[in-house]
Amino acid sequence: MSWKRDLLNNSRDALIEIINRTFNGEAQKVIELGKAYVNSFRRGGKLLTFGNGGSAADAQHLAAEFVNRFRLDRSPLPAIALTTDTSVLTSIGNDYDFNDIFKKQIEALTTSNDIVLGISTSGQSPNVIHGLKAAKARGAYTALLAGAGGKAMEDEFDLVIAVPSTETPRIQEVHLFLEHLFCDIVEQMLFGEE
Ligand SMILES: O=C(CO)[C@@H](O)[C@H](O)[C@H](O)[C@H](O)COP(=O)(O)O
Ligand SMILES: [Zn+2]
Repeated sequence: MSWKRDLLNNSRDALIEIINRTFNGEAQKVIELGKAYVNSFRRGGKLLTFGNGGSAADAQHLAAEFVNRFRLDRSPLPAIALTTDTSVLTSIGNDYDFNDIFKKQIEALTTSNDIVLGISTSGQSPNVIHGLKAAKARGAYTALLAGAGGKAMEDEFDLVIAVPSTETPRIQEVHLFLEHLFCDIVEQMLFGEE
């Protein structure tokens, strides 16, 4: 029994500690991310977002919040998750390379008005990094939401938010918190009261 209680308590303590450390540093950058989306939207741009595994789910979750709604009843906002079209994903992975699954979609869809958000807990997944580099080459605003490993990418992209942890599940939990803050900021900036 005691290892189960320890697991719960240790996981809770670790999450609280990481959220607090994120808030004493990186979390403020989510405001920059919100402003970047609003700037992009006002120029006719859109959000393109992607990641692997749990972060693929995050990308889809974010796109749904934008396209449908978050808190407010408001007009739809443009956002696409590049993790959903199995024909596109399997054909690129099969004919070329799994590391190109986001890169080729970015090359097909991105304009310089867009904001492109890669999500990777390691901050190192080649398909995510290649996708972001392709977006940068097209002049889009590039952001990486990562764990501590993302720090190494700080010079590569416009914005890197690196949750200070190397533990994938805890990083993912903080990512979802930051993603929801991102939605709140965008909705308030575009549709909130003055
Ligand atoms: O959800 C989890 C673990 O919590 C996994 O599915 C996890 O997302 C996958 O292992 C990913 O491939 C990890 O990739 P990344 O976050 O390092 O880019
Ligand atoms: Zn997970």
